[in-house]
Amino acid sequence: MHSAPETAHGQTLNRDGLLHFSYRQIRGRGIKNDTEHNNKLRTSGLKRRLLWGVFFFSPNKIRHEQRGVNTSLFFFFFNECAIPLLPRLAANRPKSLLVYINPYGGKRRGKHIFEQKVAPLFRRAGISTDVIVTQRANHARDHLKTEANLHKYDGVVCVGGDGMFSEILHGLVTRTQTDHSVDQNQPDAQLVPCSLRIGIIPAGSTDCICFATVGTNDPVTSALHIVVGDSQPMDVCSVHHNNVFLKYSVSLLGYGFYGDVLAESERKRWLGPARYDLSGVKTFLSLNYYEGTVSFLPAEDNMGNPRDKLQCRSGCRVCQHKQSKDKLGEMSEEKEKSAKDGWNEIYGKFIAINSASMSCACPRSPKGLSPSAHLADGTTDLILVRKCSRLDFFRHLLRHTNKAADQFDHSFVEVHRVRKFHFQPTFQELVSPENQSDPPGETELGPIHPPQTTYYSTARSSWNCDGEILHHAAIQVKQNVKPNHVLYARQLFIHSTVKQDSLSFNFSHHFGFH
Ligand SMILES: Nc1ncnc2c1ncn2[C@@H]1O[C@H](COP(=O)(O)OP(=O)(O)OP(=O)(O)O)[C@@H](O)[C@H]1O
Repeated sequence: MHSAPETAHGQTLNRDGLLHFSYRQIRGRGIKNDTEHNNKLRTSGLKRRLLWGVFFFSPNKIRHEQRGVNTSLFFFFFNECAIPLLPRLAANRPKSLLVYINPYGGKRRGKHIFEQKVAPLFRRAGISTDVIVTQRANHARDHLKTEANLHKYDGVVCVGGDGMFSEILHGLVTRTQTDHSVDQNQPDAQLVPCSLRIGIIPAGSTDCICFATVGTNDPVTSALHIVVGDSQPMDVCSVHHNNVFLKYSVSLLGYGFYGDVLAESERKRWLGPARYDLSGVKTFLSLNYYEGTVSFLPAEDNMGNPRDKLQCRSGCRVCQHKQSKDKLGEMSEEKEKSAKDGWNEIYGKFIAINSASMSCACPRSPKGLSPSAHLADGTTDLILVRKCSRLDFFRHLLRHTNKAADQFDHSFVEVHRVRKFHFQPTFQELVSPENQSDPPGETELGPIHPPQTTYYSTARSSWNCDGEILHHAAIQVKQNVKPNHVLYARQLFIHSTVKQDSLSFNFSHHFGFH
């Protein structure tokens, strides 16, 4: 029988002349006691195979798996390509991870997803894990804040949805600031970037953060990004109310429509993911508007525009530009001070006030709320939807599902790329006697508002902060100058319509970010 010719390193060439690697060769099992030979194999061409294995087979091939096609081909390539890993990647790939599983997120399949799809990959890649299945809401956040021995780990993995991710983000960011004596209540405080990366294994209802950063909601794809140590820096917004820190946000801050949908959906949590559809319809039918003043500090011109066609993806030029600026220290305090004069103020009746720090894409809205928002440029896209007819608002919402249409192209919608913004509802919140002495807190950062009157509002919404409700309507939001935490993720924009030239799988970019 004709046998395939062998190369100098013992690989065989198949009929097409392409290199063919057998499982036995790569693992070195068929070549007993020949470590020199195995070392040669590891250093020759493995980089190419890894690129193939990770990027060619994810996420497109993984979608086949969801349709029930056998996954053996995928695992074959994982074995062949990702193990053994390249020396260059070895420095960045994690060896030890702390995993939090929310057993109640989404369809309550978090534990199953981790055990069946993710743990076997981690085992094969030689990654050790400490797994904590949460017992209550905020369990992961509190554990990270106080107890977790973070020195033991290379990263934290969140198995759950956006709410669970937000818990972990808060735990990690708060812990880092406490360790570095940074006062989070100071709106002007410079946050210290976290030293650990966060990996997201999607197991929630919407999994918007995972979709917007990786390009698909698939646990195996996310696990692979974690295994190879791929990373993506992200902006973190700080949200304050009168000099009191409320929350961090990395995706959507929405007052009005999206706040109301969330509040309604929380009351229907027993319905599972379907609660969002039902609450959306109900909120749309009752369509409220809210009066108030939005003031904002626009981003510099070179930060791009929310309406340009440039999408943020691997190697994004706008984000890179921003980071190199930070590294050079060009965003000096003087510039910040002079920027204070550039505040704009808009008073109006709004159906929705949204701030998108990333595209906020999800399977239902593949473009997201702000298709060209950037992941790590230190800005957020402020979208103001003024009072309009139900039909007009419906048209606007419909455009989120349509890839071609520009959802900002309506007379009642305006969008600004900003560094900071404040919202002051026209009807003030009731201020309790003990809070009356609170300093106003606005003078440092922006325009001074008239003295606050204290009476209840009849038309008052709440903020949807990355899927969590904020009960204060008046807030001050600041995008932090440095990208604040790093995800185990890389954008693989599969639904992109713009030129492919920036879709470079550049492994060195973002590595060694810290
Ligand atoms: N053991 C637990 N019991 C109850 N709630 C929990 C537990 N662990 C975490 N939580 C809370 O559950 C909430 C929702 O979790 P998660 O985000 O994972 O799912 P989801 O809301 O269905 O998905 P998404 O946020 O993507 O829509 C989070 O706010 C989290 O704080």
